[in-house]
Amino acid sequence: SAADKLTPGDTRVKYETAQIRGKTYSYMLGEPEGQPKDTIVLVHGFPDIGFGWRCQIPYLISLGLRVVVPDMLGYGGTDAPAEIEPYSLKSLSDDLAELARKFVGEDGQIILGGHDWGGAVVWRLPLWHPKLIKGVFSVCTPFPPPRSEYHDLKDVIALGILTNFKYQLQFRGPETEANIQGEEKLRQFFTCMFGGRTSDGEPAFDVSKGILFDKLDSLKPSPLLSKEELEYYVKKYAAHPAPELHGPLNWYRTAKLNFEEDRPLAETPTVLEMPSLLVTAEKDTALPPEMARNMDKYFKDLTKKSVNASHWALTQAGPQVNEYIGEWIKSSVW
Ligand SMILES: O=C(NCCCc1ccccc1)N[C@H]1CC[C@H](OCc2c(F)cccc2F)CC1
Repeated sequence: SAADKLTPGDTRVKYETAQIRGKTYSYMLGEPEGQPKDTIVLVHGFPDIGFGWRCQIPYLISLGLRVVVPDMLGYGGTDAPAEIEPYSLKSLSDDLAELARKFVGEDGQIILGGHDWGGAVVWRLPLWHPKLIKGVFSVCTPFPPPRSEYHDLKDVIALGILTNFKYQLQFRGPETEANIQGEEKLRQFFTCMFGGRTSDGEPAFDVSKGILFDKLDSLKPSPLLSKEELEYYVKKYAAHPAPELHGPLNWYRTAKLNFEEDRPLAETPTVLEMPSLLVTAEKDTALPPEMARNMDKYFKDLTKKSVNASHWALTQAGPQVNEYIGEWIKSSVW
């Protein structure tokens, strides 16, 4: 049932690794009874791991899908190169295309889903590998149209635009990975990012400020993570050498690279032909639903839904998210 979710180390999925374009990727593999109807690849965001899709995996297997859920570059059991280039949206798309083809072959297709930064990846991958994608969906993240001019985020925010992205100026800088090292700080970091508050109800993360590091050691547990789930996240991140967040935060250092790689895409009108689904989260402070208001012109077949949840909609509104994905697969993809 949709309310069913994977537990840490759950034996309903296999834990595999693959060599992908010179990097070791670790992924969960869920196989349905009998011949899979399709293969679906799920792409997590920041700060997450494949386990972030725990509420969706059992449900998608029950639809007869083979489910492939990688720890993305920099995360969990996957390599975390120190340089920035491997984290560009095009490089990540090429990694995922190679991983997908291990299951569906050179001429096969996958259904592709992403959340958060994974949503930014899934909106670019079909532009680089259109034949591979049978259907694509994103939870929270709208389609970022390729731009023909580069504007640094700092300048955009100084104009009072995209102030909901201001935390990214902190994340792309040195202080976050410098301040969050070791298991105890990682524990406080996840509690903070997953909505934990101090005893007087104050959050320690605000999209228009960033992480308030001095509040981290006075947070109460986040209602969104059980103790076991929190410890699983901590152990997965602690497996990387300090600074454990360097790889994950490199995703925030790729804006110029992504702009350069997007250039050829910006020269021609971009239209995604395959069935597409966007599920927005009404209380997502980083990615509010209105960011998707101009999206339709880039799609031939776009379905838009919304859930009453925070950024962590995959777990907070698991059954509703699953219903929208299932409905969309049955009506638009199949
Ligand atoms: O930073 C992210 N997640 C961490 C914060 C999670 C959180 C939010 C709220 C409360 C607690 C925790 N996500 C990124 C994902 C990629 C996005 O950039 C690409 C992009 C554009 F630049 C413009 C338009 C759409 C578009 F997708 C920028 C946000």
